[in-house]
Amino acid sequence: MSIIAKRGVHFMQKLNAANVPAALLENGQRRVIDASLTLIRERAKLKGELLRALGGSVASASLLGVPLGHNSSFLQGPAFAPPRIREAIWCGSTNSTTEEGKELNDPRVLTDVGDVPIQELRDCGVDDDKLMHIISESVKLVMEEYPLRPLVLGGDHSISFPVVRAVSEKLGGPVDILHLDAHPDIYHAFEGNKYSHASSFARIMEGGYARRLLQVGIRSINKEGREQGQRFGVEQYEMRTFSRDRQMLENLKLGEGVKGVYISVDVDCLDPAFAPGVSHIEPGGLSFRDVLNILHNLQADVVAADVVEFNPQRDTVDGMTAMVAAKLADTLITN
Ligand SMILES: NC(=[NH2+])NCCC[C@H](N)C(=O)O
Ligand SMILES: [Mn+2]
Ligand SMILES: [Mn+2]
Repeated sequence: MSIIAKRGVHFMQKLNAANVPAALLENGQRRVIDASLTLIRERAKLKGELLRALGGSVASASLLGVPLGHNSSFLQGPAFAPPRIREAIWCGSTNSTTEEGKELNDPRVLTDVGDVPIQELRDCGVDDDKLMHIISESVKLVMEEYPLRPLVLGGDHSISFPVVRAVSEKLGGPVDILHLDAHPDIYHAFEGNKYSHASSFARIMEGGYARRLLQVGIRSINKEGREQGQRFGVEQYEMRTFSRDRQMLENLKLGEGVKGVYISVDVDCLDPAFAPGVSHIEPGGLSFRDVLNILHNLQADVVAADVVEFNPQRDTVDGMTAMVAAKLADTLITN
């Protein structure tokens, strides 16, 4: 658990012991939540105004960090990922032009509205129901500023539920989802937690926020994962048949007849040889080039995306997985 969160838990325990009036806490939390959303709103509004003044952009990725790790079933290091990913995106060792020729320094290609202050909100005793609502509202604030499209930096995979919910609600209907992961993350409530990072796609499918869900890279799945996949009609592509499925997966066309396509990339979809800085190491994964082939060749109107489960506390000393997460984020800029 993060230092701030630990302090928050102790703080709340002391408050409860002192019988502080509930109304005092609720009013204070409401002020902090409003202030948190105001900062996201004003940042998004400024970036949107600048892009509309510049002209020439119909879709522009905008980074939104969600430093949340407490819904992880094993390690909580993903809470520290967003600043490490930004550091790698702008690292002087790399090139600000992507291999597809996107110029990251052009605000019409990439902007940034900062982080949702997750740990600070938890320090004020804000519970997960409210926290997930704040994440959804933050995503909607970005989408309200045309031509911004959210490119969300996790955080553990639990954040994909409130993000996809927001995207679907804002667009007025379901999307198609391309989900790259070693895990299906579709347990009903993993370890009894409905917001678990291993249950986010159960919440998404229950909510009707996705028409199609294609899961690629799967190699850690059990009976419940398969049964839940069948229950929701999930198209699960496991690594054990990737050599057979590769041709189709590297030429996907998604989103016809729905509001758009959402891409969720769990960094552990990659083989640990390419991305050791994750909490759940599962050998036999995708190569980085496999992922680039799938994303570069995808025919879709990508309305939003996320990169999740990078754990800086497990990375190599030279920050290799931070750079992998950064390049994944760059590749998800599809405008
Ligand atoms: N988003 C993730 N990394 N999920 C990991 C889930 C791990 C869990 N033990 C499982 O059986 O699937
Ligand atoms: Mn995973
Ligand atoms: Mn996952």
